[in-house]
Amino acid sequence: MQEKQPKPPLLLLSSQLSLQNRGYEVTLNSAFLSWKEVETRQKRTAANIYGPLKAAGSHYVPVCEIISVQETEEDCPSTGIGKWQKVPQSLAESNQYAFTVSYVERTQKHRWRCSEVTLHCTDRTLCLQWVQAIREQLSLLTIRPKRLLVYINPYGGKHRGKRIYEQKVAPIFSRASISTDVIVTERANHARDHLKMEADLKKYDGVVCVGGDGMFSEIIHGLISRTQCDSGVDQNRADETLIPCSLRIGIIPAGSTDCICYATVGSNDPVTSALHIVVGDSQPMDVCSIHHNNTFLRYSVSLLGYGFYGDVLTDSERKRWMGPARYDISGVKTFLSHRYYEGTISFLPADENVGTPRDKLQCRSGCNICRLPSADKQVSKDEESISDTEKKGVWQVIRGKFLAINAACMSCACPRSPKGLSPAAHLADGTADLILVRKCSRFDFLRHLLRHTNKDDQFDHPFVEVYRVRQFRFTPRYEDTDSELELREAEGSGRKRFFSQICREHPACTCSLAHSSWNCDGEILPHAAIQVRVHCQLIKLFARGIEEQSVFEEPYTLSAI
Ligand SMILES: Nc1ncnc2c1ncn2[C@@H]1O[C@H](COP(=O)(O)OP(=O)(O)OP(=O)(O)O)[C@@H](O)[C@H]1O
Ligand SMILES: CCCCCCCCCCCCC/C=C/[C@@H](O)[C@H](CO)NC(C)=O
Ligand SMILES: [Ca+2]
Repeated sequence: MQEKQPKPPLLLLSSQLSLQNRGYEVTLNSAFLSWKEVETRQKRTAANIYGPLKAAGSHYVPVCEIISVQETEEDCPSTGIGKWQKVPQSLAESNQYAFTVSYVERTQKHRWRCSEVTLHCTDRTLCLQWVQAIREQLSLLTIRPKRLLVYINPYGGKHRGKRIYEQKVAPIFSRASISTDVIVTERANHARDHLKMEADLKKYDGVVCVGGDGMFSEIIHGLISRTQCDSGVDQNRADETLIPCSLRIGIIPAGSTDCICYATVGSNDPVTSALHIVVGDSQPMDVCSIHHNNTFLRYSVSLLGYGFYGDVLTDSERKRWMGPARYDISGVKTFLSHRYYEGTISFLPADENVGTPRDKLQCRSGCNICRLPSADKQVSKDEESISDTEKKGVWQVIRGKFLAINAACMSCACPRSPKGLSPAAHLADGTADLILVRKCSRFDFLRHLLRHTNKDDQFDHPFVEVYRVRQFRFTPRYEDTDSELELREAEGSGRKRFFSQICREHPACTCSLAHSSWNCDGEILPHAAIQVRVHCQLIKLFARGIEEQSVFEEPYTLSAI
């Protein structure tokens, strides 16, 4: 059978316009806007005098990466961003009509910038024809959001959320004609509660949070709970199939770690994130639900860490005033304390078709593993939707003394750990990577931790095991008493605990406290015994996953067009 050829893009408009006093052949088709310089007769050399007009300096912008188009008035600011347009004198006379196209330009380290080109026309009708033709193409891009609900945490990271939004993001949204309702939060959980109980979600095409991982966590808790509540699904049932959220979520990074933004976009740059929202990207993401005795506790999308990362977080919460540096101070302190915890981990391994945590291949934009039909990935109480291997799935059990138990639903890449805690984990494959670091010497543990920050394989140690799982449970060796739980809860809210109080309750605990807390996406979860299940693609982000480097390096070539 003959393969179906893709339809060539439809030519919509083509004119000779001028740009910086030079003639350009400008073309708009259904896929690209392009402009290429046309050599003038004066510039021709004797060698090519009878040849065709040669095109040089070609530029191609995919229509889906155009942000806006505006008629440019002379001696007026060309855009809402405050740059003044200089029109050369000769052009001002012959080409006084112009329009400006703003579009996405890729720079290094996965950052996007808003670039613009101003093209001059000899008559106004032609100028308006161009503006209209480009706007018509943009209006066909129905995946772009038109109305957004924005929550700003003024206290995240270095307390710059409000300024970042006003100075870097709002001008881009307004240029792209996106209207917004902005709420500056007044307390922790303000955004979560508003989304869960008050917000009129039908009015919006997406929700945006300005802040860090903690703020993102508030947004997903609000949205997921609201979606389940509206559909009559009980979150307290650990075996319940959850309903995916329909609204996409945008993250404007303004936190301390910004791990979710970094791992889904490739950078923690507010302008890049704003542009991914404007072009209407969509990246599905897995979410873990965490239960304790059939009571719902929390959701997690990045790191769920017991032991080392739980203790780092508990200590760092008392140092919030230090800003992002708190994690480094608490990291060193926790490392020196070298506490280990005893318990049992049981887990349900994932099928082999989703790869393994030791794969060299990483989850990137358009990832094939994340695109596998979701019926193969989803664990559901409904037998029919469970794949054959899954039906045969056998729970495995591991007992021991652990310095750290980490579950990463995605790579957890962040500026501190550019490849992440589990570099081969996938954003949307319905699995998490379970990393067990057994008790070892301080020196060995340091070697393992340092590998989070470089290219070496952090799993290549005899005291580290890693499994790709769909569900897991952890039971600490010593039962959690209500009073100890209360103490850890108090710690989570910033009150100090007394070492002696804990150890009196645990005579068997000779060298350290019996329990750690879970670090759940940067929030403290005081319960030690938990049940975790990955829900495949429960939420969607305004992102596209990390683009392959080649997209940045190679400009669009003619063959691609
Ligand atoms: N107005 C507010 N006052 C106090 N706390 C708030 C407010 N709004 C949100 N929060 C809480 O602040 C906490 C931290 O916020 P955020 O995640 O934005 O920054 P961060 O902790 O510095 O960064 P990261 O989570 O990336 O490490 C969140 O748990 C959130 O619930
Ligand atoms: C003594 C040397 C210690 C070096 C350790 C460096 C490793 C850094 C790896 C950080 C990975 C963080 C994963 C992301 C977790 C987020 O969910 C959370 C909330 O923002 N952040 C933290 C730090 O818990
Ligand atoms: Ca995953």
